[in-house]
Amino acid sequence: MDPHDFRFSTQISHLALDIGGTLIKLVYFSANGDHCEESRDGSIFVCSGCSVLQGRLCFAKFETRKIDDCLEFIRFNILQQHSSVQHPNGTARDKLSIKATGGGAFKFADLFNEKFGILFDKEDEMHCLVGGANYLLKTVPREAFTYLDGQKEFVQIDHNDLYPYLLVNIGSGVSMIKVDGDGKYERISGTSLGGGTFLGLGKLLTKCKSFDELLELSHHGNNRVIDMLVGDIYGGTDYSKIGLSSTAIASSFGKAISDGKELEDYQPEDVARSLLRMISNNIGQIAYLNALRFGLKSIFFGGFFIRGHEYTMDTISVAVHFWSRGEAKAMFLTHEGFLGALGAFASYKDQSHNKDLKSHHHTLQRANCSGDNFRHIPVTANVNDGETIECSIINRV
Ligand SMILES: Nc1ncnc2c1ncn2[C@@H]1O[C@H](COP(=O)(O)OP(=O)(O)O)[C@@H](O)[C@H]1O
Ligand SMILES: CC(C)(COP(=O)(O)O)[C@@H](O)C(=O)NCCC(=O)O
Repeated sequence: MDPHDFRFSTQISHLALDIGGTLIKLVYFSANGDHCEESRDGSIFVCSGCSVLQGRLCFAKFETRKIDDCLEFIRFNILQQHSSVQHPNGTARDKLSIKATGGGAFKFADLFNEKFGILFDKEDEMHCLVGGANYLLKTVPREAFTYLDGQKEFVQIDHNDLYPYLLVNIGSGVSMIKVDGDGKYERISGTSLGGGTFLGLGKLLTKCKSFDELLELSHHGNNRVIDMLVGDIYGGTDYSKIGLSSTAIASSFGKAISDGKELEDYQPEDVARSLLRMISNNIGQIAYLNALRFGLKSIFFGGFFIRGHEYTMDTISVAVHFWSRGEAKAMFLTHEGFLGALGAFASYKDQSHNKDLKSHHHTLQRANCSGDNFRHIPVTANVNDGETIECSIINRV
């Protein structure tokens, strides 16, 4: 097969990549093979001569440092599949264009061109994050939720009262974006203390090898062993005059100053817990301060740092609740890590004007496959890393 002549069938017709500092996220459209002239539920306006391609958005992720696994996944599961399946009506196949965003869209553009003869159609990262968040909030039911005191509650999004909101994307670093509408946004802040900091420091301090291992460790730890609490300073009592309870953290990792202990004397679980709390708390606080700056009541948190982890979400929620005195709400997204990739995907619509993306509803399938599992298995497109989203693509002719 000529690597410079990749083509695709109707099975997987669109692919978007978000190549970040730590992870590569993929979103691709897998058609069911059903074409219809009008939508099932009438929710899509279909013009004459249009056809609706039914299918699902599928998700996968890989570590950026293992980009070869991602390339193999694309070769086995997307490109090879495309080239081996005949278009049902025998017409010429279209050439695959890949939407790409994130820093890696620049850094790895040559690699993709050399390997596959594919030129990235590059999209701006902030634009994609906003596009992805707006797409999810406006079209996917049960996407946003709050998490406080162990209670997850889905949020009903009022389309007329969505904007403005603050989008906090916690990837390797953190971006904070004020969103005023479709394509209307401003990056108002950021911090370099993000998911990369948690993972990097965590690896150094606990010797654990992966994010999942670090997260699992943190689950079993007790941050009070290392964090200096208000009570440690105030002889066990609250500092009620300024609203600090004795159990509030006065200084993250502060006990290590005077404990006379070496790193080895601490349990890695406790270190991981303190670290997770420190990063989450700090982001929650900075997010709230930025929401305050612009009078924003809704704060949506995305990015793969969150990973649906209860303690992370709880800590962020408590920070937002504490600092806003209950005025602002932290909300999370089911497809948290795929905002950029989804936004890049949605930009097919922005540019071509002959394809439109609408989601009917999302399925509840969750297949737990990481890039590592895919490596030598030519899987079909119904294996996903996140929840699939059932959707249609309208082809206007
Ligand atoms: N499987 C994983 N491997 C590495 N980091 C992970 C993983 N899952 C979650 N993370 C966390 O998510 C962060 C990356 O989030 P992401 O939104 O993908 O950002 P980026 O676009 O910078 O790669 C990591 O820094 C880490 O804290
Ligand atoms: C540079 C980035 C936009 C890259 O995005 P990422 O790969 O971290 O998702 C992000 O890391 C960031 O916003 N860092 C914070 C930089 C700052 O505002 O201090």
